[in-house]
This record gives sequence, C-alpha cells and structure tokens, in this order.
Amino acid sequence: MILEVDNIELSYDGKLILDAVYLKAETGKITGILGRNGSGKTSLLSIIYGITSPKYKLIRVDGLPITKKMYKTGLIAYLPQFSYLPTHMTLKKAFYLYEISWKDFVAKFPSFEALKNYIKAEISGGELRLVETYLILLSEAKILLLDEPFSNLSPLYIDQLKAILFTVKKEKVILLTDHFYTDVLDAADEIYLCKNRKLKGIKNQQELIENGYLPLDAKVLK
Ligand SMILES: Nc1ncnc2c1ncn2[C@@H]1O[C@H](COP(=O)(O)OP(=O)(O)OP(=O)(O)O)[C@@H](O)[C@H]1O
Repeated sequence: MILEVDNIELSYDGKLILDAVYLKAETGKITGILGRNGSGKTSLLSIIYGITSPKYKLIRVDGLPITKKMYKTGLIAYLPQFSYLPTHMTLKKAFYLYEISWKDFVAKFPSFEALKNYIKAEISGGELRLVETYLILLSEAKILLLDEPFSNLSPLYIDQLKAILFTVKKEKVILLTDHFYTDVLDAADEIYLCKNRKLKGIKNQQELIENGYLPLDAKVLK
C-alpha cells in the first residue's frame, strides 16, 4: 500500500503552518518525520487522520484519492501524543475491547501480568505509553500514524518496541514522529524533516545538522 499526501496547506489564525507539503509512505518501510518543536508534525498527522481540516489537502492510497476523512475509512489508526484509553478501564479489558491478545503482550512484557486489573491512573506514564502504542501497532489498520511513540519509554522498552515495529512494517504503512532522533534514524527507512512549513527528504544525519535540526556537535551514528 502507498499513502501519498499532497499539497497540504494549513494556517492557524492567519499564520501559515504547512505549505505545499508532499509526503509518501509505503508498506514495508517506516517513514520518520523529524522537526523542531512547533514545526507542524502533529498538525500534519492530524490532517492525515482527518481531525484537523486544512485549507488544501490531497490524500491518495494506492493512487486513488480519499475524499472522506481517513479515520472513517477503517484503514488507519492514530497514536496521539496524549493518552487515549478511557479512565476507568483496566488494562486487560482494554486488550479485550481492542481484540488484541493479552497473553501475547504479557509474553513479551512479563512485568505487566501483575498490572492486568489496574486502570491507567495506577500505572506509570511509560507503562501506559507502551500499552497504548502496542494496541495501535497490533490493530487491524493498514496505515499507522504514531506521534511520539518512544517518548516516556526506557531504553529497553524502546528496543522492544522497535523490534515490534520491524515486524509490523512488513504489512503496514508506518508514519512516525519523535524527538528521540537516534531511535527515529535507527528505525526509519525514509526520513523527512519538517522545516519552514515544508517537508524535505533527508538522506543522512549530516543533512539534519546542515538543516539546523541537530547541533553541529551531534553524536554521529553509525
Ligand atoms: N489548535 C491550534 N490553534 C492554533 N495554533 C495551533 C493549534 N495547534 C497547533 N498550533 C500551532 O501550530 C504550530 C505547529 O504545531 P504542531 O503541534 O503541529 O507542532 P509539532 O511539530 O508537532 O511540535 P512538537 O514537536 O512540539 O510537538 C505551532 O506553532 C502551534 O502553536
């Protein structure tokens, strides 16, 4: 599957946030978006999902224009920056309702077995983020939008999450953004930088330095 987003123009209160944005993401690849705070990454994901209405947008899936809001197509799932699980739902119930195997999850993350009857106020921010990200990754949707999936997670959980991403990407379009740029660079097959209201394709870390996203002395990754 190929997702293309074209000609996006978004303004808030007369201020242009995104202009003539083009992006392509496809099954088998993780597409990462980097960019400074306030550059428009979350706005772009919410436009694709269909909950923000820009002045212009064209969305195509496998070359065909999508005219209704993407979230109504059943094709897409969105991990927002904020927590989305209902306040009083236990973890096990959430897995049941999302039709995701609790057993498989606990096999990967055994410490969660003790948390199965906890609600979100009773687990840590990172534990909650991991659960919510996992539920989106394992959903039926063929297009996944992930807004800061690595935030709040400790390094071992990030590694485990990346392993799941590498498996899931074989059958899904994955578009993600995060400020953990080393993890984005490690996980992503294609990178865009959101800068000056546009998206720019990026080939390597050096280009992130040249474009003023990373400091000149940023640790060079292999
Ligand atoms: N609902 C809104 N009303 C007015 N301005 C908004 C609204 N949402 C976002 N903005 C502005 O649009 C710009 C882009 O915001 P956005 O959240 O998309 O950035 P971002 O790249 O995701 O930032 P961050 O990395 O900090 O999450 C910011 O200047 C922000 O203040």
